[in-house]
Amino acid sequence: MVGERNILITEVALRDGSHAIRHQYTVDQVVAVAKGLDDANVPYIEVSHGDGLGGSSLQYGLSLTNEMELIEAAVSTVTNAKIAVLLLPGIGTMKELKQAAQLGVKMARIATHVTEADISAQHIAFAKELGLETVGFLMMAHMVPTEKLVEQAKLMESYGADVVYVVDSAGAFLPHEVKERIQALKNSLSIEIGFHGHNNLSLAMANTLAAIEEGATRIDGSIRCLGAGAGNTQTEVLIAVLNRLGINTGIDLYKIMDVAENIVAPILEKPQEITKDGLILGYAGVYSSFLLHAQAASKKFGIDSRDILVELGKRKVVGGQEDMIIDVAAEISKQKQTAHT
Ligand SMILES: CC[C@H](O)CC(=O)C(=O)O
Ligand SMILES: [Mn+2]
Repeated sequence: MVGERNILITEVALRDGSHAIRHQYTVDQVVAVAKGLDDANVPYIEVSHGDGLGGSSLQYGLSLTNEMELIEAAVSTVTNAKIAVLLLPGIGTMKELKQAAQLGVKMARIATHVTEADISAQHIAFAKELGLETVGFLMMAHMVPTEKLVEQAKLMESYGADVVYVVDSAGAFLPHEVKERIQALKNSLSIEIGFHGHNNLSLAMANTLAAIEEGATRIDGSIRCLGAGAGNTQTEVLIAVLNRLGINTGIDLYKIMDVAENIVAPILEKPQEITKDGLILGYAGVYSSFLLHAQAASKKFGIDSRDILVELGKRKVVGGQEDMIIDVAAEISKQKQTAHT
């Protein structure tokens, strides 16, 4: 590594990217990606089911491989990188967090809906007790005004979080909105601030740069964009852009480009792109991980997935309400049938 890192990147293709491949990672794939990222000097690599520890279920999608096997494989592959896990209280449990720590995980990211930071208190405290670097991850941050976000971030700080992230789960933020939020958090908190973007409105890079400009020092990226919805801020592109800006991530650009091209691209079922559904997620402010479920429901009920996603946006559904997707699809289908009789 050359010099001090200005920004610490957490690579999420082996966690958020799991949504995009319906949680079908194999041990060999995880080993190959983790090795490539470690060689490129990526500091943090997140490995878990897309919905975090314990996410493998009928509701969220069954994993092909037990996530503990994937975590163990990643930990034993890397030499310098730290392996991180995501945990949503209520989906994952302290037991799984402890198991992950025993396997050698070094960072825990405790994720809650942006208005529910209070449910993270015990999990943040427990992660700290386990000796883990601990991140509070405020999802669907676009749904609340800045003051509310600051209030919730302060709660996470008071529970002991080392970092708090603004998470644009729906890829709905515009750059000036990100700026306002990061600026307010910088003024109110003493811990580091992070940003996790989604590309549904093609703004993940712009939003990430806006966050960095306002002082965010922890940034998520996903190689080849691999993530829920239209995916995340593309790591290898971000490294190139930050190099041009003279911001040091410590990551080797050519090596990470090669991982993207030679290791991650062949894993993709199809290239990560902004489809009409991805675009609607950002436009309507719906959780990015709802995309594949909405597409499945659209096929099952023979209706347009955009109708489902727009209705979910109107109802302000949040993570954990995946069962609403089927309910909404069934309702729309019934309304359509009634209209035709
Ligand atoms: C369901 C967990 C979710 O995918 C976490 C995340 O990355 C986000 O909210 O963007
Ligand atoms: Mn995400």
